Amino acid sequence: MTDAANPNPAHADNSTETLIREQIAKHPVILYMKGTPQFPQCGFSARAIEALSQIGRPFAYVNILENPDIRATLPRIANWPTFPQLWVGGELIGGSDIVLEMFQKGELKPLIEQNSPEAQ
Ligand SMILES: N[C@@H](CCC(=O)N[C@@H](CS)C(=O)NCC(=O)O)C(=O)O
Repeated sequence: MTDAANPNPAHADNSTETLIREQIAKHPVILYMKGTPQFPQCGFSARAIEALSQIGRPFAYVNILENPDIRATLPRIANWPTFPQLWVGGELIGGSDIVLEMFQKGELKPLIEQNSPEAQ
């Protein structure tokens, strides 16, 4: 049976995986989150944004609420089931709990500073 709205699901999924891998390769610090940094739509995403904002370096984000294919595909390729997901230097750091723990231990700031250039 073929879904007429999605005639080649395997290809569609592969395209999304390619898109995600491009985003992660292009942006040294990228947060997959619910909502936007200005308007997070989940407490977990809000807490991750709070930590990143205090560090003050530029970062990219993807609002997974507006990208359902990424929401469906990223957990599989990341082997991480939930959002937010912070990726730094092409590697998954973790979700809100890990981001906050690293921030409180003083480990997140140097990691972000090593990977994200100064704001222009
Ligand atoms: N302990 C997790 C909590 C995150 C979490 O539970 N996120 C949920 C609710 S926002 C989620 O992403 N569920 C899957 C989904 O909504 O696609 C963390 O540290 O990030």
